[in-house]
Amino acid sequence: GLQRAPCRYADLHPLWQSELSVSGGTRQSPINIQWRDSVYDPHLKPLKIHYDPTTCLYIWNNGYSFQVEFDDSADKSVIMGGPLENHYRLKQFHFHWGAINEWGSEHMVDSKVYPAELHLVHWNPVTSTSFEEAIMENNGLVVIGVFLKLGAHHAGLQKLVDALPAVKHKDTIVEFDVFDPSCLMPSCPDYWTYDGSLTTPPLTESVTWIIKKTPIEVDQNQLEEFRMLLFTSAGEEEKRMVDNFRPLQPLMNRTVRSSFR
Ligand SMILES: NS(=O)(=O)c1ccc(C(=O)N2CCCN(Cc3ccccc3)CC2)cc1
Ligand SMILES: [Zn+2]
Repeated sequence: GLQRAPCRYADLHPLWQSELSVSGGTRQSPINIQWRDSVYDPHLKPLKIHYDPTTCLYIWNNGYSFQVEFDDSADKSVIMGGPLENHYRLKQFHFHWGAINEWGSEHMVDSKVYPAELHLVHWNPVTSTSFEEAIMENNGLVVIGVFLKLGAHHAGLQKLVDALPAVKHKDTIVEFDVFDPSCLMPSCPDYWTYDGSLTTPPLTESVTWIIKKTPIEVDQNQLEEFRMLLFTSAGEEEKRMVDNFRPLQPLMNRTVRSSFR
């Protein structure tokens, strides 16, 4: 199949000049999920998701993705169940994508790459007092990964896409009042889960990953709108925001569990 895009962080984005991998990291992300090596765990519960659309605050371009931030001052938008011992609060969601449809996702399934990947980022309010603190905690974070594939127009995503021209440049922000990210979830409950890390600096090994098996479908125009964003601030030489994914990391001594046979 197609070779994966060369990792272009180094020449595209200062954040990645170092592409520092946590020295001696043993649980880095993303990984290639080999379906046959994953182990069905009958003790995994269904994931329970309760997002309150009014906790949605704003969208902004942070210079490596566009991100939708949520009010995480109370247990209003939470997930629980699945592999989790308690509830986690939604803090933000963002995407990773490629310059063309042949690559873009961070995780892979049996070496299959998707054109984009959604990350819904949650933190543990039981063991941490803030998101920033949870980033440094072992299993302080839970990130749900959802693959995007080219297909039908996604009506729920379109509300987000319509706001992107307002956050074209790095460090621009636009109010985004009511949005329910549940509309971006596939209806299929199946997922894989493994212990990993942030895929951007500080790359801390604090993430329980939950990767949904079934992708959601978005259309070509919607993907192309992602690719109109810029890594660069207004007034700088324009650099299109594309290929903002981290290269695959070694599985090392980890087992990926599946919630399905
Ligand atoms: N792709 S992901 O693994 O799902 C993911 C999840 C959460 C975050 C995230 O919100 N933060 C905290 C704040 C911002 N920092 C910026 C920064 C911090 C230190 C040195 C360089 C850059 C990034 C990490 C990033 C990526
Ligand atoms: Zn991410």
